Amino acid sequence: MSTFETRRGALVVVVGPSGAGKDSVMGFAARHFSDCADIHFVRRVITRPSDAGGEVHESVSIAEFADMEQAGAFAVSWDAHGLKYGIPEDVRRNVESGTTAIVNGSRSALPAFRAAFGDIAIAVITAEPTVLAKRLAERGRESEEDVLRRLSRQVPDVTTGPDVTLIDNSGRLEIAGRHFVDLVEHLRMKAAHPA
Ligand SMILES: Nc1ncnc2c1ncn2[C@@H]1O[C@H](COP(=O)(O)OP(=O)(O)O)[C@@H](O)[C@H]1O
Ligand SMILES: O=P(O)(O)OC[C@H]1O[C@H](OP(=O)(O)OP(=O)(O)O)[C@H](O)[C@@H]1O
Repeated sequence: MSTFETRRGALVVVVGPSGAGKDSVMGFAARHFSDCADIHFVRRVITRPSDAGGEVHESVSIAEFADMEQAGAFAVSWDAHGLKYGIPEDVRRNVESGTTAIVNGSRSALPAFRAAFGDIAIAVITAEPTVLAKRLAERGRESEEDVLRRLSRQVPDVTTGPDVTLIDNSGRLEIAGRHFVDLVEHLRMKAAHPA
């Protein structure tokens, strides 16, 4: 490999039902990797108010989102829960130049992630159904009606496949968080030392 070539990094797409702890597990890992310049936690563009609580995102109006989409600002975008979500296009360049990027994705949008990024790693965060309902009620970001809609959302089963890692977050956050950190460290090493 010449001095001017860089190795491709990796894209880790975190998915799972509402309330499973995607943002919390990613937050745990972001604290763990806070000193690592080659690991990037992606800030999504969402048509959700910035003061809604939870995930830190770039909040835009529906019209702004449409303009950005039209201008090719997103590597991947999708609709869910009456909202629009976008992954900035520069994530693709960063992964191509060696970054390990971590995004909160969508089970339905996985084919679009594969089309945009090629090889990806999928982390499926899960939790027992009763735990999901309790956590969403306690999180308090959505109305009770919206929480029920989220819990009954029908999505493709993505829990198997060679690129899938299942992480159970029914217990303490530190357990699932550590599992996710180990996965990211493994992918980062693999990207740096391909077979
Ligand atoms: N292991 C855990 N134990 C207790 N509460 C948790 C755990 N993981 C997440 N939570 C809480 O559950 C709620 C939903 O978590 P969140 O990370 O927002 O899930 P998601 O992003 O998958 O919807 C939040 O209030 C969060 O603080
Ligand atoms: O196709 P699905 O896998 O069901 O995912 C649909 C959307 O739900 C989640 O959004 P959001 O973070 O707004 O909600 P959550 O925190 O309640 O999961 C997830 O990040 C996706 O954007």
